[in-house]
Amino acid sequence: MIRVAVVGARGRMGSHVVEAVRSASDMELTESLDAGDDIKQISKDNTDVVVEFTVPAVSLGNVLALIEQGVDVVVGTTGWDDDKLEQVREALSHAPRADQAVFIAPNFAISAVLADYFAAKAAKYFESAEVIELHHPDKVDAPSGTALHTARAIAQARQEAGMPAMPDNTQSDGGSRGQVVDGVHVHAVRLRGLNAHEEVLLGNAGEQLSIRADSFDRISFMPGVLLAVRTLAGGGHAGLTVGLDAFLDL
Ligand SMILES: NC(=O)c1ccc[n+]([C@@H]2O[C@H](COP(=O)([O-])OP(=O)(O)OC[C@H]3O[C@@H](n4cnc5c(N)ncnc54)[C@H](O)[C@@H]3O)[C@@H](O)[C@H]2O)c1
Ligand SMILES: O=C(O)C1=N[C@H](C(=O)O)CCC1
Repeated sequence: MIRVAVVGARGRMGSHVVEAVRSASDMELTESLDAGDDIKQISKDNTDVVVEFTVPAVSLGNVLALIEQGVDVVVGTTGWDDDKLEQVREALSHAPRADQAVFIAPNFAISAVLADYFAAKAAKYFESAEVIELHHPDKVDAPSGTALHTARAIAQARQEAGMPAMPDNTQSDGGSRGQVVDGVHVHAVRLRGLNAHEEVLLGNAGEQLSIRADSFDRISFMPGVLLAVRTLAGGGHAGLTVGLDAFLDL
């Protein structure tokens, strides 16, 4: 039985994870913590894997504290940059267990993971590429972690292919061209009625490829979360792993 704790348990995602763990025949829910709770209630004596869905401002601190507690961590909270990831790697290098694992994914839905993969594969064949992410208006961060991850993957593919900068003759931009992430324009839509959606537009003269992923319900993220919990519990993934594609045979 995999002993699972949830941090951010009262949140939109955390509450779904609590239900998913309770419904999993191979898992036992140990701790359900939220803001104000002492994260050190979680330890290797009562928990094997922690699932963390909180807010970008606190996730690094939670992960570092959990590493000290000797447990593996599956992280869904977004807002990660290279410096924060390096702090996690450094903490893992002197963690209580040599086989301790942290897994971070900007998106646990298979539709989004595949859209990301397809966009990276397509990128070198198109002169232009832009990313549009569309989410519920309760989301605190923009652009989404998924869109940042997709834009970076597109940029890396273009760089590896030796491609020039994308054509753009914009002379005056009041902000409508979105955020530029490694040379890729990213646009964020917030709209009541939406959940989580992403569209990648890739263009050449006379043609366009559109790659779209839609998460209509947060249930779409749960198979990926449970896959990550089971994968870490099975061992063999010591250190930091980023992206659910690492656990899929893409
Ligand atoms: N990776 C994915 O597939 C995926 C999917 C959906 C959301 N997300 C990300 O997950 C995060 C949470 O999203 P949400 O919609 O559940 O947000 P939410 O605001 O509904 O939930 C966040 C929860 O964290 C709690 N919290 C805040 N500070 C805390 C702390 N110090 N310790 C413990 N709990 C604390 C809040 O009280 C709240 O219950 C966001 O970063 C979002 O982008 C990722
Ligand atoms: O609802 C959210 O918030 C989501 N956050 C993630 C992101 O920022 O990419 C994943 C999609 C949903």
